[in-house]
Parts: sequence; structure tokens; C-alpha cells
Amino acid sequence: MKELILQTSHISKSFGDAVDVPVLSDINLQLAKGEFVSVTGKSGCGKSTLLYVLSTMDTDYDGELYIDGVCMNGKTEPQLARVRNEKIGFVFQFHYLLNEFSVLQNVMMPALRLGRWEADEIRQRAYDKLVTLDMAQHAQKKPNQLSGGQKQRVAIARALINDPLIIMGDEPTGNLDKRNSEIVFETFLQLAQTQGQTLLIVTHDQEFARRTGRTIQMQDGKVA
Ligand SMILES: Nc1ncnc2c1ncn2[C@@H]1O[C@H](COP(=O)(O)OP(=O)(O)OP(=O)(O)O)[C@@H](O)[C@H]1O
Repeated sequence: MKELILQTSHISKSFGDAVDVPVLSDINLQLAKGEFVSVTGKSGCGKSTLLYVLSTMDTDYDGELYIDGVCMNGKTEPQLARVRNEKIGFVFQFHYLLNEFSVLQNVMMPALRLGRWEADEIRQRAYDKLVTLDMAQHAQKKPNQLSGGQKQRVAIARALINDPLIIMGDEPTGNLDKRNSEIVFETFLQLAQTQGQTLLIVTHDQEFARRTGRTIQMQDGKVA
């Protein structure tokens, strides 16, 4: 049995007074180390809500969440922030890179926040991640000098900087044209195949989903 990175037990969630229509309903998931899992389903079926819960950003749910074997229920926000910074890398639909900083500086940021390594080491690590993503030649540029696909690859390098157990993506190709989507998706496949990176990616794109190791198909807040 492979090491479990993430596990849920009977997770349910409703918004406000609408308790009769749960947004998440009895979600039981297990994600093993090295798996590349996609989450798909129609608009409004609860994909983003699920990702917010699994990433510990939303703590208002019933049921249990385990990350790296540790139960997240009852942890304080600073404790959860530390879990996120140490164990989870995030890639969103928009890259959220800061244009006043270089590509290299952007990639360094989560590691500077974590404070595990000296600045020189962080710089080297950031450079190494950019090499992995074939973006090292752009290290000194500003994000606004890059294409959409290149910016998203920098965002992936930034997500990798603290060697996360898992990368979570919410429609990471949702804002890209077909060619750049393919480049970014291929990057995720490479990370899974060559680095054994565990990935959980929400996507509308059924074609991409088919190419991942496993698809979690959601329907009305349930795993179909
Ligand atoms: N803050 C909120 N308050 C009330 N209802 C919400 C809130 N956030 C989401 N919802 C509702 O929960 C349901 C699931 O939303 P969610 O964003 O998780 O869906 P999704 O599958 O990610 O959709 P999309 O593919 O369009 O991004 C939707 O019906 C949505 O209207």
C-alpha cells in the first residue's frame, strides 16, 4: 500500500441556510503519493469548494481531513497556514505573480516566508525549479514580459519551491489558449512522471482529465 498524502472521511458542507442542498456530500477520498488525480464535473458541482476544503483554506465542513497522516480538524489558523506553506503548492487559474519583482524573486517568495533555508540557498533552489520547468532563461525578466503559458510555468515553479507533498490546481489552464494549456498540462504530466510529484488538479477539460492517472468525477456535490 502506497503512502497516503491526503485522506477524507465523510466530508460534507453546506452554505449558510441552504442545508438541504449540500455543496459537498459525504466525500471519501484517498490520494496516494505520486498520484496524478483530476477533478472534473459540471459548473457548480462543487469542485472549487472541495479544493478549498482539501487545501485547509476552508475549515467550515463536517467530516475529517488528514494530510500526511495528520488530522487537520481542530487545528488553529496559524497551524493550518504552516501546513499549507510546508506541504501544499498552489496553482490557480490566474498566476498571481508580482510584476514589480523578477521571475526568480517571485519563485523564491514562499520559501522566504517558510524560513527553512538561507536566502542564498533559496535563490539556488528557485533557479533549479526554473530549470526543471525550462524557464531559467527568463529568471531575470519581470512576469509581464512573459506569455500566459510561461507565467503559469513560473507559478508552478513557485508552487514547487518548498518541495510540497502535493500540488493543488484550480483550473490552472482555464485562462490559457489551447497551445499554452497543452504546454502547462504537459508540465504537470512531466512533474508526475519524472519527479513522482503528487498532483490534484481541477479541470473542465475532459481531454486533460483522461490523461491523468485517475479522475474524480463530481456531480451535485458527490463523487459520481
Ligand atoms: N460562498 C458561497 N456561498 C453560497 N454558495 C456558494 C458559495 N460558494 C459556492 N457556492 C455554491 O456552491 C456550489 C458549488 O460551487 P463551486 O464553486 O465549488 O463549483 P465548481 O464546480 O467549482 O464550479 P465552476 O466549475 O463553475 O468553477 C454552487 O452552487 C455555488 O453557487
